[in-house]
Amino acid sequence: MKILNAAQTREADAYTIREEGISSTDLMERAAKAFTGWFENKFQPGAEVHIFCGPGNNGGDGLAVARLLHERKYKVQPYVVGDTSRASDDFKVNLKRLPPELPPSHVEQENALPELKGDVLVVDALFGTGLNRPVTGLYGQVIEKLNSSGATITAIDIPSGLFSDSQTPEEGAIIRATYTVSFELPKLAFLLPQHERFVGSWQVVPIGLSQQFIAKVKSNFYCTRQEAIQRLLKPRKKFSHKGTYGHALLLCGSYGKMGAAVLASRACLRSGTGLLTVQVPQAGYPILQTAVPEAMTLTDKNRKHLSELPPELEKYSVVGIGPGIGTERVTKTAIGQLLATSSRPMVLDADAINLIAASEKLKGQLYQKELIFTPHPKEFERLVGKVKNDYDRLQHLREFCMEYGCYVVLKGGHTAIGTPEGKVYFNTTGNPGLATGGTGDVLTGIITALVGQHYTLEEACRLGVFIHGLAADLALQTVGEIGMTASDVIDHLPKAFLHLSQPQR
Ligand SMILES: NC(=O)C1=CN([C@@H]2O[C@H](COP(=O)(O)OP(=O)(O)OC[C@H]3O[C@@H](n4cnc5c(N)ncnc54)[C@H](OP(=O)(O)O)[C@@H]3O)[C@@H](O)[C@H]2O)[C@@H](O)CC1
Ligand SMILES: Nc1ncnc2c1ncn2[C@@H]1O[C@H](COP(=O)(O)OP(=O)(O)O)[C@@H](O)[C@H]1O
Ligand SMILES: [K+]
Repeated sequence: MKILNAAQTREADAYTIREEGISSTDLMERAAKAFTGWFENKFQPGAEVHIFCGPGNNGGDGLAVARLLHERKYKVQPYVVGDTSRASDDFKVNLKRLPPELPPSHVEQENALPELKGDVLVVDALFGTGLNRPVTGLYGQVIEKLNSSGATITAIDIPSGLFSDSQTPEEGAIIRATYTVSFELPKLAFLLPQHERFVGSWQVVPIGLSQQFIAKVKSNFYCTRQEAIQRLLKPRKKFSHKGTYGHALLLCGSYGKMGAAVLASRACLRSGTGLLTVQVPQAGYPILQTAVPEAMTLTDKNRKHLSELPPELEKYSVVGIGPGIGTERVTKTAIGQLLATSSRPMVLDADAINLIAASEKLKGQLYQKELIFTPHPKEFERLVGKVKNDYDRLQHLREFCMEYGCYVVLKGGHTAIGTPEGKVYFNTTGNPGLATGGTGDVLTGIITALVGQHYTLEEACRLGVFIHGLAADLALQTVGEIGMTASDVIDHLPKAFLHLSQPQR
């Protein structure tokens, strides 16, 4: 699913109106109906709903929603905020359509606002994608008052005051919504952690914007949908054998962190690898052989840390390195040798990333290779330097991927996958149960297995991140978020692959 910026969203509205012969008022009615449908599923009729409308089409949506919710027996009070003498045409149409028994309150100064109790519902229709400067003055005061009321706020299209695709200036007031119901496509702002407290839980409802326009408009940002991932999944062939599905090599673990090697190995095996060899420091031999009998285990000459590469590196189809390896000098040397000698695709995680980040020499060895990095935000900052905010982080992500021609899986609540072309795919599965040690090691195992099975690097990243989150979502049903461990995620990988390979009802 493509993510459009504010200007493109306005163009999509205008194109739909022009090419599909629908009036802008009718498109607004569709939007209002879609919002109302969501609202009815969430809140019971009879509830007290205060709807705050600004001067543009977002306010127009609010007025149409007021009428529709009134018809559906909610106790509605619409408010028209500020000077609406230059209000948009569709705002005016919808103001006129309010029935006589639903007169709007005009709010021209802050003290005209009623004291709202915490148990009422608020609909925020002050500003949408037409916001063109930070919100201050009367609108800012109204936003602050609504935020401090304790009411449950549902934002139409986007929380008012939040810029949809760039950093909102400090001085601007922003609605802190519990729910945001947006039209047709998610906004970039929703996917960034810094906006969680404004956006709350978000949902997209379709309003029939032109798919033709959406298909041809250019964007660097995408949200991954399950249908797209299902198309990537390759069924196993009847006469295939273990050689068909790659021989993965994992270089993981150190004294005290052998669990990372076990987790990555088990996840790799649960993600369909044909064969798996794991090289661990000597101290890890009995652990690996006992915990993961399906894997072949090689031992390093060093007892506690990785210090060398296995022989015949080229016989492996992919190398995954990093989980639990530590940052010893001998390990850094081994990574240098790996980058210098292996022509195989590599998945680099955790301390492999930290070691590379700290060495200009190793960074110089990253060019013209098939590489996937899987950093969490701290590891990413070690690679690229301190970032100013979430938009700056995305810009660094794109630049790093384009510079080195590599893929970066920037992990988080909506993991962002950067590609060498400068595209970014946001993942949509997963839950906070994943915020626990070892789940990143699991992801490394999954992606390594997929690359070994000849998925392209881009496919392996997108499918791997999606299935990792899906396994956690399935685990949710039995273990919940708080009790979830990395092992639970591994245990639910088979179900997640099954779920993806079956047609959805
Ligand atoms: N037919 C369609 O297109 C559809 C559109 N839809 C809906 O329309 C929304 C977009 O509507 P929109 O483009 O009218 O912009 P909107 O966000 O309401 O605000 C613009 C107004 O605000 C003003 N203003 C801006 N910033 C300000 C500030 N900081 N402080 C104070 N004022 C400020 C600006 O005035 P000015 O810049 O002239 O001062 C102007 O009057 C979209 O999010 C969706 O909800 C859906 O119904 C689907 C069909
Ligand atoms: N709040 C969250 N919602 C969804 N996924 C999350 C959340 N927090 C963490 N994750 C996921 O959990 C994994 C954590 O990886 P990482 O930080 O490397 O853990 P570790 O190093 O302990 O294995 C990543 O895949 C990340 O996307
Ligand atoms: K809004």
